[in-house]
This record gives sequence, C-alpha cells and structure tokens, in this order.
Amino acid sequence: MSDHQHDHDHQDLPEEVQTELERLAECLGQLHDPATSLPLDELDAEIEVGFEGDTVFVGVTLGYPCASEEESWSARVHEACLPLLKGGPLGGSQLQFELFSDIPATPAGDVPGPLQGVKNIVAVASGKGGVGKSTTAVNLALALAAEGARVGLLDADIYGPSLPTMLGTEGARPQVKEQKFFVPVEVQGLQTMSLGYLMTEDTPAVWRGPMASGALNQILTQTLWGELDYLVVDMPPGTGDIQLTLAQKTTLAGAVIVTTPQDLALKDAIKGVEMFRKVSVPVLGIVENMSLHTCTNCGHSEPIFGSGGGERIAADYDTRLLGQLPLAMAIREGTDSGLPSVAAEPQGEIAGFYRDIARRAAAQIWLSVGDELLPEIEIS
Ligand SMILES: Nc1ncnc2c1ncn2[C@@H]1O[C@H](COP(=O)(O)OP(=O)(O)OP(=O)(O)O)[C@@H](O)[C@H]1O
Repeated sequence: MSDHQHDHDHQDLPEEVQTELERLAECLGQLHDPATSLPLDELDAEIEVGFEGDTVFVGVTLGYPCASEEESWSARVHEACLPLLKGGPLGGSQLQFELFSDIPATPAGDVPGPLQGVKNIVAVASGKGGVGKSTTAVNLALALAAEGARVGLLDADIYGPSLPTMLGTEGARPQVKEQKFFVPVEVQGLQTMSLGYLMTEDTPAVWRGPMASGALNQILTQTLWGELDYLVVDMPPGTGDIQLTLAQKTTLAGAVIVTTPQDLALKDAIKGVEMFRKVSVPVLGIVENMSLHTCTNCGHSEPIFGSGGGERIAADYDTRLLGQLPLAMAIREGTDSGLPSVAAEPQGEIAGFYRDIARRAAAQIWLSVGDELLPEIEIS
C-alpha cells in the first residue's frame, strides 16, 4: 500500500473496453469496506480502473490507513474481476491491484502554528480511572502507525503520566527550540510528548485546576508536531473541567471511549459519551477492555466482569463497539516493560485486535470528514 496514486497514461481505448471497465468499476463499487461495513459506492472511496497492454489496473483509495488489509482486498478484487477477465474485451488480461490510503483532515479553525500540520486529533478517554485507557491509547497510536499513518501521541494524563513507562522513554527530555517549542521524543515510529518528560522533583505530583489545564494546553500547542495524520491524546481520566476544556479548545476529530464491562465503569463511560456529545465531538466508538479472561492453564475464556455491556451502551447511545480486548497478562507486561503489545508483536493476535480497532476508528473519522458522498470513478 502506498499513499500516492498510480498514474496511467491516458489512451484512447476501444469503446467496448471502456464499457467493460465501467462495468468493472461498478462491480467494485459493490464491495464492502470491512471497517465501515459499507459498500465502496456509498463511501467517499476512489476506484480507479485502467487498461494497458494486457493488464487491467485497479486502484482503490480509502480514507484511513489499512496496510494490513491489502491482501484481503486484493483477493476480493480478484474474485470480483474474475468473470470479466475470462471472456469479452478484457478476456485473458492480467489484473494488477493496489490499495491506497488518502487520509482526510478534520477542518480546524484557528489552530496554533505547531498544530497546523496535524490532520486529526483523536482523544482517548474514559469516565473512570484504571480501565486501561493509557494502554489503549498507546496501542491505538502504534496500530495506526503500523497501518501506515504518521502518528503522534500526547500523554495528557496529568494525574499520572504513564507514557514514558509504557514506551520505555523514562528520563527523556524533549529538546527546546526557539526557547518556546518542544521537539517531540521519537520512539517506536511515534512522535511523543508527555508531561512526564517535563516533570522534575520540584513539579507537584498532582496538578489541579487551572495549573493542570494550563500545562496541558502548553504541551499541546507548544510542541512542534510536524506533519501527522493522527495525534492521539491520552486524556486524563474522568469527565471534569480539564477534559471539557481540552475537548473545547482543540478541534477534535473524535473520541474513543474506553471502558471495562463492569456496571460502574459502563455508567462512567456513558458520562464520557455525553460529555463529548455536548461539545459536538463525534464519538468514534467504544473499546471494551478486559472483556474476557483467558486462563493461562487451560486456555478457556470467560467474561468474569459480565458480558455485552460495551455493545449495549454503543447501541443505546447510537455509536459502535470498536473492539474488545481480553484481560491478558501479555498486555500488562507489554505496557509495564516499555514495549506495548503492538510494538512487541505487530503480527500477533493482540496487535490484530488493536489494528482492527485502529482501522475502524480511523474509518469513522473518514466518514465524518467526508464531504462528498458519491464515489469518484476514474477510467483511464
Ligand atoms: N487488557 C488488559 N489486560 C491486562 N492488563 C491490562 C489490560 N489493559 C490494561 N491493563 C493493565 O491495567 C493497568 C491500568 O491500565 P492503564 O494505566 O492503561 O489504565 P488507565 O485507565 O489509563 O489508568 P489511569 O486512569 O490510572 O491512567 C496497567 O497495569 C495495565 O498494564
């Protein structure tokens, strides 16, 4: 997958070939995009078909990073095209397929300079502490990057910045430029910034009120983020003033709400959904963490905290369940040792859960940004 378009030389194709290519494009428009469950022709997807020599070229451009999906798209596109390649004007041709990603930007008003190159700011929030919000944020950021996006991660958890521990960057100090800008610390392919990088022994362990939101605002707007497709913000837990200020001050592309299946956590997750709704920030979906416990001895999985909670609130509040994570020792060990699951084993099962969540969340941003509903079909 790449993020630039394949250029075919325009040529005068015989009319029957043109017609056949149009049929092909129509056929491709029926294919369902797995991250949104919508057919391509209901999305702002670009379908490009071309013919040169004895090869039919097909390019599909989606508005979210989807590197790990190229193979399955290729298989489905081949299957869909097969009948047209068997006979008729395109009979006997080869098929060459490419999947592209063109990530749109959330329109933002007056953003400070350092945030101008950031296409989308995504908040990862939870109504209550300890549900695995930071673990989700860091793995989501890594998963978006693994899917091909340029990603930054801002640890805005003023109560206990955990990013340096989770990414093994304790003791890192961002460089300062022009005496007022921080240069993000690069690790595992992410641009990262954390209040933890700035804390010294003299810094109060817990910031409160205006001081906390001031510090947060400062690292958000005074970090030289550069060109990013997504800036993932690990929000402080809860739904208080700081969270509200952050949601209002930045043009958020959307919010991902993390919860565990217990009733109490679910009630707090609802407060989270309501808070973002109040300030018109799209809720991209719910991540249910610690959903199932898998016994390390026998491999049996059980919903020890109850089941179906995340799905229920997603349905009740007209949003979606982006994914579920098991309560797994490997997830805890990863974040505690500085190598989160997605970085430790990018092709592993757990990384797969996070990558699915990442694609679904990013696809929701694409849907909410999409200005045109009709697909662009290009025949060359
Ligand atoms: N799915 C999981 N399986 C096992 N352990 C997990 C899982 N998710 C998170 N943890 C562990 O639970 C603890 C709390 O997670 P985390 O710090 O991400 O939560 P949080 O909601 O951000 O908490 P806080 O509100 O304190 O910042 C960590 O030790 C983390 O490694």
